[in-house]
Amino acid sequence: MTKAKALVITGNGTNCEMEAAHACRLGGFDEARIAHISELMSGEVSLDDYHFLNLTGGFLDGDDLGSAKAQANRLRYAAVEGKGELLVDQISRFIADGKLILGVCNGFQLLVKMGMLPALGGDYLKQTATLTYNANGRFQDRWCYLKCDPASPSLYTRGIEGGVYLPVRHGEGKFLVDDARTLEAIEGKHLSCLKYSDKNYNAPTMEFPENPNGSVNAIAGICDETGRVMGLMPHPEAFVHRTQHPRWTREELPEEGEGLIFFKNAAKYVKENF
Ligand SMILES: NC(=O)CC[C@H](N)C(=O)O
Repeated sequence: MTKAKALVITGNGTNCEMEAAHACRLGGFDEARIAHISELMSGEVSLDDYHFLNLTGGFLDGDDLGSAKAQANRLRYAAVEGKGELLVDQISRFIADGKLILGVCNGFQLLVKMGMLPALGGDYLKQTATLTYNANGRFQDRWCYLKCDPASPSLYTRGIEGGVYLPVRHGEGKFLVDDARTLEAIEGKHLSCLKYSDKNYNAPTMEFPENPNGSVNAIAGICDETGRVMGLMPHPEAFVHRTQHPRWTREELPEEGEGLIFFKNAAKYVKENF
């Protein structure tokens, strides 16, 4: 059987690469390699050798120009040394080959600003949405209830009943789209797989603090039409064990944290399809 291989990109200000790699291994990946972005640009590491690309959280380029904006340009226009191709060509090939990309927080901001999400009609290089300053203008560090759309094509959220409880920590998490048609398409195709909600996962909410940033339609995470590319502001890699839960000393909780399902689903998909 193929070895399931995950790649986690670091450098220029990411800060969740260790947790992401750990979550990949716990979720069932045989290998989780942390690579500096310069290793991709120099051609030392190639996306072609991996199945699952993790774009993690952090403060890429110090959030200058807006979170992940500088890295989005870097990834779109940087060449791979000696290979006669752009890094973005490797990324496009990665998607065309049926592989998986998960962007968390700063990684979600990066995917959206590159145009890789929502990628309506399969156009992965056209930006139609953004993530900007939280509605109340403050950095938010709190736990959120996320209602899951069972009709979403996202492979990462398969099997989630109701929703998941995960932490957010961001200053620029407010999801916005360029026009009403984009939002209509996102909702119509069930790409908005996770929404901030009340604690019983009854309904999406625009109320603070349940919705920490004022995202349009309470959107916390979206996927592309294939369900293989997904981004979300909350951090699934930060809740893979019960001791990471804020009330673990006072509540009876299962051993496994609720965020691990994202990585288990990814590993399962890779093992079944490669
Ligand atoms: N945790 C993160 O990845 C934060 C992303 C970004 N720096 C923000 O504050 O919005």
